[in-house]
Amino acid sequence: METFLSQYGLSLIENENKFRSIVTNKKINIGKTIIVSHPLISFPTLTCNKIRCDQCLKKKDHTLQTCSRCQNVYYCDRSCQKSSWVSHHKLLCPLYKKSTSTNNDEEMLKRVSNLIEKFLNNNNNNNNNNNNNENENNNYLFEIFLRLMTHRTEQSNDNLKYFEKISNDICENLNFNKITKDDLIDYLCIFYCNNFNLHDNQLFVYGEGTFPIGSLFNHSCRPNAIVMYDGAVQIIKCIEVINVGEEINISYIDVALNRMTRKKMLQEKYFFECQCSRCFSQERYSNIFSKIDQLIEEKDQETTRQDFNQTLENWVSLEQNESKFSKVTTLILSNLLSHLKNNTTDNDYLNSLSEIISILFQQNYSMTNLFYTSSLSFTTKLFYDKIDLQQWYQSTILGKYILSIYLIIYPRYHPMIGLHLFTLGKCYWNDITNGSKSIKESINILECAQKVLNITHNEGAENTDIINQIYSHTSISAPPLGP
Ligand SMILES: C[S@@+](CC[C@H](N)C(=O)[O-])C[C@H]1O[C@@H](n2cnc3c(N)ncnc32)[C@H](O)[C@@H]1O
Repeated sequence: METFLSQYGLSLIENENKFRSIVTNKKINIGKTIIVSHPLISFPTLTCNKIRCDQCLKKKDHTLQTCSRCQNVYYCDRSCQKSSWVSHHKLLCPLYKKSTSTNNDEEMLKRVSNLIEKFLNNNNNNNNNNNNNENENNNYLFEIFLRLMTHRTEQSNDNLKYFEKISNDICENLNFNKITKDDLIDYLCIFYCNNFNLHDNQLFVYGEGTFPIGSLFNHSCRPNAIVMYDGAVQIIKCIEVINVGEEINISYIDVALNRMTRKKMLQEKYFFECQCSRCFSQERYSNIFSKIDQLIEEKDQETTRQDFNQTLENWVSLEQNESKFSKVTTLILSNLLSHLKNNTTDNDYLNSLSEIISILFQQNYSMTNLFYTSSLSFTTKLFYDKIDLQQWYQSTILGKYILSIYLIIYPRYHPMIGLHLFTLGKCYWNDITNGSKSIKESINILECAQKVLNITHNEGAENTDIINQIYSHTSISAPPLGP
């Protein structure tokens, strides 16, 4: 494993609070791929299993072919079918003939346990027969998997009962020599706090996977890295400069959530109290990230939510420029948007962000509901309603407000920002009522989208496709941008 990680300039070090951490041995610049890794097992979700290959998880233009024996698993070509057969399908095919599994945990366990049984058997044989290079190449994945955190003693009784039931069912259907029912429960505990949902370039989930390498990365609510996918391949990318010796962090949950919700989710699913730079400070709200949390913390009830919804709808329909929405949007975008396009340093960006946060506090915006998660959800729904109704001008107003909130909550090179910019740029382009003004805005926004997506989406065929769309005329009839 050390050899694999060192190829990427990474080390795994012990960490008192987190068990282990991944740190970098070399400076990593924004947009660079940190590591590319394959899953032990991954498969498409039920809704995608006929449009994504069960083995490589890629979407194909042609119809997928089903396994001629069980008729229940779909592949893009012979080579994927063969790999799946060798890996696990040979053993599981008779089971799929009876019925396919609708339970992801059960499905993952069947596949992973079969592979581990083979790995343990091979290890035994290798010890007797000395070498087997092909197996050794993948052995590190199994070795890492078997050392991942289970948090078994912290799992709820309900979880443990559920894991026991699945393990019993599997033991009835599959025979193991090397692994026990107790091991199966451990594997389910590992899945619970280590597995990943695979998502497409629009962040829609299409599969689940066990990625032992990806599972070594710890969480931060202000991450310096993001996780992207190309089919079944996981790509971890740098979104903030990471210096030698610094830890690389991804986020396990949506960082737009408020502090209380993040805390609850991380505790319930991953069994830890987050002590990242955003959650943990000696004095609460003493640093810029914890101040952001103060802005988004929901302090009041249903009545203010209704009040927010009503004033937002009025603002959009009446175009009140003096409204607090307009003021906040203008303040944030006029100071932060240029940082997306220009190659300013992370420090320059954070300084500007810090100044904006101070102004928002001075002007008492911390006492309003403008930044609440519930307000953002409502605004996003209204934004997409306006798009559906082709009310482009109103969609641009709402889209700009959402962008300003995103720039406060997310790191500047986060996929949510790139994707939102792309949608907003298209709204401007479609807003012909505002003539050349909106075309100019559209080009400015699309250039920002291009910059962000080039950082977040520049690897993997499906991902680069979205960047190419910005250049093409296909979806927005826009002129090509940039060189
Ligand atoms: C996917 S694993 C990450 C790798 C893990 N540290 C290891 O050594 O195997 C997730 C677990 O790591 C720990 N962890 C991850 N991020 C953490 C953080 N920010 N603070 C404390 N513990 C963390 C928690 O125990 C969590 O359940």
